[in-house]
Amino acid sequence: MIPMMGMGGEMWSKFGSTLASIMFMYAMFQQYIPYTFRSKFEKYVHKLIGYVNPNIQIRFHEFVGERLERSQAYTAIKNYLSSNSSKQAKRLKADVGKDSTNLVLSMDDYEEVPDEHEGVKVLWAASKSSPKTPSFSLYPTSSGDEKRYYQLTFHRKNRDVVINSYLNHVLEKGKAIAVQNRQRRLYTNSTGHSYYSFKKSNWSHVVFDHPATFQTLAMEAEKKNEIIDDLITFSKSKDYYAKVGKAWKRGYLLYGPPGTGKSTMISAMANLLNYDVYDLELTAVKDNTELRKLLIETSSKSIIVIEDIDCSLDLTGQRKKKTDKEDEEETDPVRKRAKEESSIKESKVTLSGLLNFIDGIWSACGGERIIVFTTNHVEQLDPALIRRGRMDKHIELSYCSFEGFKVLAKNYLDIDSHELFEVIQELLAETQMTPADVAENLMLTTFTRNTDKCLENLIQALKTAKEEKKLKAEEEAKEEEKKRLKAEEKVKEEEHKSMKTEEKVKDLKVDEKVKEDQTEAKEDASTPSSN
Ligand SMILES: Nc1ncnc2c1ncn2[C@@H]1O[C@H](COP(=O)(O)OP(=O)(O)OP(=O)(O)O)[C@@H](O)[C@H]1O
Repeated sequence: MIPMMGMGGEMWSKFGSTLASIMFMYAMFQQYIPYTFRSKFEKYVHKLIGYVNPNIQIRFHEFVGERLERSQAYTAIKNYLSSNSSKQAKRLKADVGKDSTNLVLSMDDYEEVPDEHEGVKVLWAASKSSPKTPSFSLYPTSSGDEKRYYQLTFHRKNRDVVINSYLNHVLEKGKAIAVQNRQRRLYTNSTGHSYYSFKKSNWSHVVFDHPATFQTLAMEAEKKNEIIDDLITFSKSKDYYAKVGKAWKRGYLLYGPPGTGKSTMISAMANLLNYDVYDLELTAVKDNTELRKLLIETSSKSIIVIEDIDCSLDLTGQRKKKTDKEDEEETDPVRKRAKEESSIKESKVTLSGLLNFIDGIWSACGGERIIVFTTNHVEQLDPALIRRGRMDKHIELSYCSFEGFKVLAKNYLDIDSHELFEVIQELLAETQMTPADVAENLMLTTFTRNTDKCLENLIQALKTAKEEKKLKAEEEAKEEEKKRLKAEEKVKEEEHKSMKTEEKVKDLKVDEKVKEDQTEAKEDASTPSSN
């Protein structure tokens, strides 16, 4: 044991002294050899290694260009590697996701993670380089001088696969993860307008955090699935749009009475596709140029919404004011003032400006976009505005069906069936109640603490609505009857009038005939007989 230990000790001491000599020589080399010579030496050593090393390395630096902007490739790689890193790397860095509270994990400096693509194995390493000319400072050097990069190593025989396929795969996946991780935004165009003039309209945003999904949307399953399919197909059709030479955008027209879920559907769309929402208030846009500017500022993967399009524009291109009567009825002084103010502003956004907004050349810039118009009065819209090709899909949102009700019952009361469902089904078929009103009755409140009470309330509301509908129908029938009688009277009057006129004409004709006969008789009497 002792000689063995002695041998081991001797070996270790030799190894230690060799290591110390190498380190000493390297320190001397760093300290006394001039930088230019050192860098040349390093270059040749690298070249030499290159001849014998079968591997290829690619570096992706964190900051690139003269202005040292953050490299998009670096960020995409970081995102791509985050899931691999969290499973395989031993040392991780945690970062707060952009604009959000979630943590993004990435591998720490000098960590390595392997990856595989189409059977090709690669190795990623996170590294950093210090400045080449050491700066002497009394203070600790700031980490800002260090340049971080990812280094990809792979065998030279796999060059084609890595360069032509793997890198694209990494960048696309990384970008998709970034979209997934980002906090979505709801933009609105607000103006800092003064009393007499418009100022520039700019986008401002808040975090978009609406919980609506297609699952919670009260609508027939078939219709819902059709819309979901349409949206997903659109979002995956980059290559198709490029192939047919069309801008990657799609227009949706949502129409139906108030409270049928048009706004809710927009939120569900945004949540499904993970898009931002731009809520465009046309009445706050000064003119067509500003409209264009706002559009250019929107990002890709976004839904641009113009709600109540019929109230924003009329066919001559002028913004519509609500009726004067509505203005008169406004009693709230603040809102009245706001309305007066808006009527001072001259509208200059025109229908053609809006059409350009939808299909102008610049509307194709910057990736996929969905444009949504909503209206309560589809029949009032200019056909040019909503023709297919501009508004590709027209979706009617209507009164609550039984299928829609079942979705709401599941959402609000967490039930799939109940003995009162049958009555509700019958009543829904006989009435026109919006999903908003149905939902209102299904809300658990301090007054309606349990499921039975909620459903009973809904039945009561439906019965009232049915009664109102009946009364309305009766009134309408009466009104119709009145109109019919009036029309009949008018016809009779007309007939009477025309009969009288005919009689008069007849009398006149008779008079004329009598006169003619009398004149003839006179003439006959005055003419001497030839005999
Ligand atoms: N189809 C629906 N599915 C689920 N909830 C709905 C539906 N329709 C309406 N609601 C409920 O009613 C509320 C109002 O609906 P929403 O604002 O989406 O209607 P709208 O059609 O956009 O109305 P408006 O034309 O007045 O803007 C929503 O917050 C939601 O709770």
